[in-house]
Amino acid sequence: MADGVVLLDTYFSMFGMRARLALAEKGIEYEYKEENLGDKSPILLEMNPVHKKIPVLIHNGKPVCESLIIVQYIDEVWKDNNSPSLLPSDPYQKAQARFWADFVDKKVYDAGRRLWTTKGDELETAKKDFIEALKLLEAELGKKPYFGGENFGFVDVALVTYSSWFYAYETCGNFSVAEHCPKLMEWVKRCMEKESVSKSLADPKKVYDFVLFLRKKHGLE
Ligand SMILES: N[C@@H](CCC(=O)N[C@@H](CS)C(=O)NCC(=O)O)C(=O)O
Repeated sequence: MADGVVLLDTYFSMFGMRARLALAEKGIEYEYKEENLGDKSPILLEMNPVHKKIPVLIHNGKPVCESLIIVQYIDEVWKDNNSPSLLPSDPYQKAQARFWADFVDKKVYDAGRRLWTTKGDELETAKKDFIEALKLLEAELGKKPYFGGENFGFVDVALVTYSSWFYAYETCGNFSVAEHCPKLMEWVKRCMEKESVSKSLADPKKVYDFVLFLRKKHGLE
C-alpha cells in the first residue's frame, strides 16, 4: 500500500461521514474508496479483520478502525494544522466529550436504526427513545454554539453526521425533530454553515431513497 491517507468508506454511513468530516476539518488530502458492503473488498478484510466494517483510515499503510477512534487519531496526528483541536486538552473536559460521543453511539444509533426497521409498537418505542436521547443532547448543548463550546469539536463531529439521516427517520417515524428539539436543529443549521460539514454529509433525500431500498429489501414497504 502506498504512503499517504486512504479512507475505506460508504457514502451513506454516519460513521464514515465522521472520518470525512474530521479530515476536512484538518484540511487533509486523501484517497476515498467507496466499499460495496455486499461484496467487501480484500483490502477492507485485510485492514479490518476483526469487525470487517467501514470506515477504515489507512495512514502510511497502517489501518485505524472505529469512527470515533479515527476522529481522535486524526485530531492527534494533524494537531498542528490550522484548525483548533477537536478534543479539549483538559482531562476532565476530554472525558466529558468522550462520554457524550459514546452516548451518541449507544443511544442515538440504536433508536435511529429501530425507526426505519420496525413498525407498530416497536416503532413508537423507537420514536420515544430517539427523542429522549436527542433531548438529553440538547440539554447538554445548552446555550453553547457547539458541543465543543465556541469551537466545533468532537461531540459535534460524532452527532452532526446523523442529521443527514433525520429526514429518513422523520419520514419513517412520522415525527419532526425540529418540533421536539428546536435548539438542536438550530445547532444542525449552524454546523451546516461550515464547509467541512456540508461537503462531508450525505444528501438527506439520497439517504431516504437508500432507506426505502433497504426497507423494500427487508419486506417493510
Ligand atoms: N462502531 C463502528 C460502526 C461501523 C459500522 O457499523 N459500519 C457499517 C456501515 S454503517 C458496516 O461497515 N457494516 C458492514 C457489516 O456490518 O458487515 C464505527 O464507529 O466505526
